[in-house]
Amino acid sequence: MERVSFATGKPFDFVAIGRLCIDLNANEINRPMEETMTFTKYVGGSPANIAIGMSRLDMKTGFIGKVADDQMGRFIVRYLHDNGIDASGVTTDRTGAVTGLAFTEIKSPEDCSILMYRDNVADLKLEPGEVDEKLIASSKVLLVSGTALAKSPSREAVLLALRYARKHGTKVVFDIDYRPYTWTNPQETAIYYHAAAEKSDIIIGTREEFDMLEQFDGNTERSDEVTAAQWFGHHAEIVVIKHGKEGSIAYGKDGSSHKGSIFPAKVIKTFGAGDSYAAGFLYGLMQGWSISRSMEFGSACASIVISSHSCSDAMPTVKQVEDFMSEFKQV
Ligand SMILES: Nc1ncnc2c1ncn2[C@@H]1O[C@H](COP(=O)(O)OP(=O)(O)OP(=O)(O)O)[C@@H](O)[C@H]1O
Ligand SMILES: O=C(O)C[C@@H](O)[C@H](O)C(=O)CO
Repeated sequence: MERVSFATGKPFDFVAIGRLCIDLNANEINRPMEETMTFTKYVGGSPANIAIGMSRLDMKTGFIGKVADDQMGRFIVRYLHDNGIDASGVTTDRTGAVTGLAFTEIKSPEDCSILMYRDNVADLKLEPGEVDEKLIASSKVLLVSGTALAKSPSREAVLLALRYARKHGTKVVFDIDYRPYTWTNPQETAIYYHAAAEKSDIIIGTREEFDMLEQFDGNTERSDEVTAAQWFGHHAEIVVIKHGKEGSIAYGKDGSSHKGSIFPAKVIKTFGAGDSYAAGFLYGLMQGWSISRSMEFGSACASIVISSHSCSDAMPTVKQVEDFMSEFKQV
C-alpha cells in the first residue's frame, strides 16, 4: 500500500482535538531559563501546532477544544481565525480554568526543555457534549493528540470523538504526544493510549512514546517492526516512528517499510520538529503522494521549524517548503 485513501466530498480536510495553549519561548537563547528575562508569546499545544501547520499548507482545517475565559483564550481563538482555522468547535471554559503555558528553555540548539504549567487548564475540561459530531463527520481526517486522554472530561470527549470518526468514515490519526507531567501513572497512560491507538488508521510517535504505549505488551526489544505489526492487528494502515535527527521510519499494512532521512537544519531549538513533521507528512498523504514522498515533505517542514524561534508561527507554506527542498538535498 503506497498511498492512503481519504473520503471525498467532505468540506474539511483536517480537524484536530486537544490542547490549545501558549508557548513562551525564551528570547535570550543559549542559556538556562534562570538567566532569561524576556519571552515571545506564541500559540502552542501540539495539536494546535499541527492544525496551524495544515492550514498553512492550504488544508481546510477545524479544531475541537476548550480555551480559558481570559485574554490568552481570546488570543488563541483570534490566532486560529487569523490563520484560516474554523474555531466553531472551540468552546470557552466558564469555571475559571486557565491556559496551559509552555516555557521553552533553549540552553543550546540540542539542549532544549519545556517547563509546563498545566494545573487547572481549560483544554482538559472539554466535555463530551461539546464535541461537534457534525464537524468530525465533515472532515477527511481527525487528529487525536494523546495528552487529551490524560484527564476527564477531556478523556471521555476524545473517546467519543473517536466513535464519531469511525461512524462517519473519518480517518483517525493518533499522535501519541506523551507529556509525562500530565499523567498520574504508567498503567493509566497505556490503557487510554491503547483505547485510542486501537481505533486509529495512522499512528505517529517517537520510540519512547510507543514504549510508553506498549509498556505492558512485551515489546521488550523496542523493535519498530514489532510495534508496527501490533497496530496493524487493529485499525492501523500506517505506523510512523520518529527518531529525531536519525530521521523516521514508516511501515505500511502491506508489509512495506520506508526510511525517512532528514534535511540539514540551522537548529535554534528542537521543539516543533514532531508537529511540523506530522503536518507535512499528513499533507503529503492527503495529496495522494507516496509514503516516502510524504515523509520527505514532513522532514523538510521539521527542519524549517526547528531552525525558527517559534513552532506555530514558523509552520511553513507549500511554497516555503518547496523552495527549501530545492536548496537542500536530504542527508
Ligand atoms: N536535528 C534535526 N535535524 C533535522 N531534522 C530533524 C532534527 N530533529 C528532528 N528532525 C526531523 O523531525 C522529525 C521529528 O522529530 P522528533 O523525532 O524529534 O519528534 P518529536 O520528539 O515528536 O519532536 P518534538 O521535539 O517537536 O516533540 C524527525 O523524524 C526528523 O525527520
Ligand atoms: O505541546 C505542547 O504543549 C508544547 C508545544 O506548545 C510546543 O510548541 C512544543 O513543544 C512543540 O513540540
